[in-house]
Amino acid sequence: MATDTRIPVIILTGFLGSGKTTILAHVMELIDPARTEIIINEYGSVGLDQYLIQQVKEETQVLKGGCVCCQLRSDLVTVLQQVANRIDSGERIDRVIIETSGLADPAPIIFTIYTDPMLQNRFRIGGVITTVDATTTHSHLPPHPEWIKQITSADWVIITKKDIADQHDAAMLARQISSMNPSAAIYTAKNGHVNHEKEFLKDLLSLNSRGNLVWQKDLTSSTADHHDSKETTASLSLRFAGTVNWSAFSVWLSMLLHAHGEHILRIKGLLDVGSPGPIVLNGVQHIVHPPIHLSEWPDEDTVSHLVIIVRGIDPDRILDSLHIFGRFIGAALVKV
Ligand SMILES: Nc1nc2c(ncn2[C@@H]2O[C@H](COP(=O)(O)OP(=O)(O)OP(=O)(O)O)[C@@H](O)[C@H]2O)c(=O)[nH]1
Repeated sequence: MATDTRIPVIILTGFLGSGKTTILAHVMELIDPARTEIIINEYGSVGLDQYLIQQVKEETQVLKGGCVCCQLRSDLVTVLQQVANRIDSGERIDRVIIETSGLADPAPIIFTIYTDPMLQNRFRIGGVITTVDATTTHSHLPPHPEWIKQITSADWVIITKKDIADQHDAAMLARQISSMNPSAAIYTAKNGHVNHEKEFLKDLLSLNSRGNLVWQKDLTSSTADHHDSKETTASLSLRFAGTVNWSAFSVWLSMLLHAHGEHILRIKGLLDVGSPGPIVLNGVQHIVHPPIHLSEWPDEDTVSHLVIIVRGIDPDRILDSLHIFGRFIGAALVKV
């Protein structure tokens, strides 16, 4: 039997804030980063995930301001074509990992790779990994449509944040996932580390994709825009000129989440609080993860930036509340 020499593309998906970047950073520590091409897709117009990956791999491709499964699909084709050209010029690339935005449907990405005349000869699907957050899942009933698509497309599901989740909820979630997608292998992660890590990596990097039947069936019907939630999703990208008063900002954030928590799907940002390095802020629905203080800024852009993704609420309401709080927060707000 002839060996398939096409480069495997692994799709890493999962709802907003479910832990994709965290898992990717750990996986990159365990595999050869130089031979792994990473493409990160961010829904917001400001990309932040690459800063976290930078510690394990300096060069990553970032596609921002939409999803690679619809608005940015042609950009994905261009980036993969460039990867193929680099391989033709002698560069050794063993695999591509695409971290999708949290609102992506993996099926159209698979469809693109298998139907684009150039890509189909150079790349194959190595599998779909879906991260599912054990701490927030029960809070979105009925579930977000993207969440269902991501789970049913998966070859591997990683239930994340088991270290801080209610264990009963996590066990119920595992049963729910198995009934939604019986062919997926289910792993869990604590503090961003996958359990049975060696087995997981061996499976992930094996030459053959696990070949999930659900996404193969979906390939024929995946060209339409997938954002079919009844409520509008919007992304706000903000910058603050000057130093942010962290205490006042935290009060504003707590009040915001208290009032509109279920509409705030994701908040992340780098904030200048007057120290040499920024604070990395990470909020997922009503939960704000412990902020991390970096010792220095990841690049020359040292202005605070914040991305807020909302569903079912007018983003101007958030802007209004920020303006009201502005004089306490200290820094001037600039909408990108
Ligand atoms: N305690 C705990 N926190 C986690 C775990 N995995 C991720 N987190 C935290 O959850 C937050 C979001 O994680 P990310 O890896 O940025 O999630 P993401 O899916 O890449 O987010 P988006 O790209 O915005 O969709 C961060 O504050 C992480 O530190 C875990 O297993 N345990």
